[in-house]
Amino acid sequence: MSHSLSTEPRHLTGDKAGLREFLDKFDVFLFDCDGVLWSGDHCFPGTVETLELLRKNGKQVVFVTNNSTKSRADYRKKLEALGIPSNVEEIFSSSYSSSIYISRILQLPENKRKVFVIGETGIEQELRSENVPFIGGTDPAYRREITPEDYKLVAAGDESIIDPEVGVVLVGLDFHINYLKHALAYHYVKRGAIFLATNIDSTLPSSGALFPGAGSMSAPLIMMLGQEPTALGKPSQAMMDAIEGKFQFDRSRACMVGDRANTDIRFGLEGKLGGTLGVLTGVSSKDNFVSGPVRPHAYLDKLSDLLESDY
Ligand SMILES: O=C(O)[C@H](O)[C@H](O)COP(=O)(O)O
Ligand SMILES: [Mg+2]
Repeated sequence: MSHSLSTEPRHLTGDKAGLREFLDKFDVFLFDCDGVLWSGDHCFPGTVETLELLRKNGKQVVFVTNNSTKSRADYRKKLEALGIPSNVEEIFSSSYSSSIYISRILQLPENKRKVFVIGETGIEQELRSENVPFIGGTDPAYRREITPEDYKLVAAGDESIIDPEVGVVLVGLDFHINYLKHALAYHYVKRGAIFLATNIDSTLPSSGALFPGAGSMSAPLIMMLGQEPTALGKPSQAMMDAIEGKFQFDRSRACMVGDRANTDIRFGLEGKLGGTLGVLTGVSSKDNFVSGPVRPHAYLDKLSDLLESDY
């Protein structure tokens, strides 16, 4: 689906008048996290000052991350540790979006309410906060080699390894992915479980390089099953609707800031926000933003270039 804009995205770095004009257009800024505010645990220089500048000028700041390895509470702690005060209500993560979808949107039969999780503690914490039962995730029992006995038990659908109450498979970024988890997820979906993904980002930006992303965890299952999961992170509008529900903002006065064209910028464009702003410190390149199928209204070399506005 192409979202090419007829006008070329504006490069605002170094353009003081253009930066001030751009900032004047918006009351709300939705910030992607990985690749925009930080790379892994390295917070980009000027990030704290930039967010302070926006808040000082009365702008609402909302954090919207596809990284499902942390819960909203974890992100609040990470932001605070980096000198960025926030409250949980300003944070939307794909783990939260997925948990809300499962607990409030899906109408699961009473005996099929359990989730088989491929992912980390962020998903587990958000499922717990919605009282959604789950197995897998960070459970050490799944961090092991598959055994000859496992093959037989799985093939037979033995309840010692195939939990009959599993009605959903939820796949997020998992730093301990393995053959056993993929085999179990495959069999749960084949037995009728709903196939969900927190997000399908192919790569994770960290330390200035790219690593396997959440999408690389669900890719083997897509290959085996021949079907795509329903993904609850950006660009899905499930998160945008939740954010609008919380802040009741005027979408034409809101801007999405992101490093990835096919998630962040697409999320903003499809959400009909007034603006989208790309940054070149994460996944997408200048060429992606300027000539790709999904283009932002404007882009910066780095987020802290907004400080040049002297706003
Ligand atoms: O693989 C992933 O899950 C994503 O690359 C990553 O976590 C994206 O996070 P965001 O840039 O949306 O904060
Ligand atoms: Mg990002």
